Amino acid sequence: MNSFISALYRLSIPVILLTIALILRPRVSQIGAEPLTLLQYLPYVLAVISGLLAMQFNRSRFLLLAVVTVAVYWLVQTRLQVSLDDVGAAQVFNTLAFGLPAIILALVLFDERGIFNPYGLIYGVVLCVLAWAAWQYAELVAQYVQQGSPWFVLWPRDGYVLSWAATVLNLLVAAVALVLVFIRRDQCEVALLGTLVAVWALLGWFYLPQASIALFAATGVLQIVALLRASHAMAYQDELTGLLGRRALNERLRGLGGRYALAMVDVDHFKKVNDTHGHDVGDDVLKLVASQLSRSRGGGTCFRYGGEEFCVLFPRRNIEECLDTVEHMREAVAGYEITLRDKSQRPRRSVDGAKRRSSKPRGAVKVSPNNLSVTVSIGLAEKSEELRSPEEVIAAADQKLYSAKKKGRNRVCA
Ligand SMILES: Nc1nc2c(ncn2[C@@H]2O[C@H](COP(=O)(O)OP(=O)(O)OP(=O)(O)O)[C@@H](O)[C@H]2O)c(=O)[nH]1
Repeated sequence: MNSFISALYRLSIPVILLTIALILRPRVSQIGAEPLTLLQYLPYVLAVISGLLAMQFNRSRFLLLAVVTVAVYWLVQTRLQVSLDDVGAAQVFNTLAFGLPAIILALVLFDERGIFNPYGLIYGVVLCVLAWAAWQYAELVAQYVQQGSPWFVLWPRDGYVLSWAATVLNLLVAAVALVLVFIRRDQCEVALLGTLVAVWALLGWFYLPQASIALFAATGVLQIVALLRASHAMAYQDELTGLLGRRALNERLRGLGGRYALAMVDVDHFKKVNDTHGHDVGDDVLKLVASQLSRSRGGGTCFRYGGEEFCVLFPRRNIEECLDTVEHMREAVAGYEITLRDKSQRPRRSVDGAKRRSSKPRGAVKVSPNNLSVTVSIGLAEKSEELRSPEEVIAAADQKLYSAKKKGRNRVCA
């Protein structure tokens, strides 16, 4: 899936969950005292589930987010059930108003490095320091309010409780998290953004009855869904290229009833790329090949088969119907140049880059001082009377790939 569309899809999950929470909120008050008491425990239960899953998958940011969510919910339930005219309640309110965005920003910026190592501890300590700083800052805020600063007063306008200063901070952190949702493929940014927006909404419209139960239940579900999606991605997606991996291919093939064609794609002389330019450049080349293969329109789904080998699956197609697409893929890879290190050599306009690429002769690995391009060999096979099982089709495509290599590489054999 295109990465922009997949980011929009990821974003749709918190939007749907928070909308449902806000729609269901008025009903929470109607459900009677006893069930309501039980329902108050729901956000705790969800946070415990999310924390346990995070530990199981060794995801420190998710675990810390679950702990922070529980702490915020507990504070709301135990310290903020009184008027904000109370000095103690106002300080807790402002601690949450400034502390939560600061903590979410830190979690957004942290790299995921697992839980059971020094980083897990350092991250935890950083969050504690931020919470303590927010508590101290809330005392300062009380002084600013006494001095009449319009930026820090609560109820800056009718119906909206959060001060403008806290609103701006929330807005900035939400903007950073939103940008990272589009840049990174991780699910955690979406959970962080959703939690930030939920607490922002809660504090902003603080006197809406039962908003905390509804919104915190929604963030609990959001965190669990994001964790499950992250673990699904770990199992099915190749981390380097973002393509689906071999396990996903095998499942897709088993589910295909009718005809299909399959292309095995292998980067030519890839060992030479690694040996000459290093493993990091080799990784960049694999990412580039993956993006060129998956960009091609023609009904194929691209998988990373392993190492420098990819597989493109064309459901409901035969070899003839996908030959042009596969040829296009080969040309797209061969026509693309990676610029190495010296960025001053990059063409200024994309038109110049395209011109430079189209004037380049075809062949295998080409290296100029600053540019590198690679080619791929492709073997094509289709399901038929003779090739019934997926294993047989893959073996036949592999055989054709071998022929393409033997015939000089940078070609398609079917
Ligand atoms: N950078 C990088 N290299 C990888 C990865 N996976 C496999 N490789 C390397 O890919 C190379 C594959 O080389 P070979 O199988 O000898 O084939 P080749 O050099 O591509 O030559 P031909 O296939 O005959 O054209 C090996 O050097 C592997 O170490 C990876 O994820 N990243």
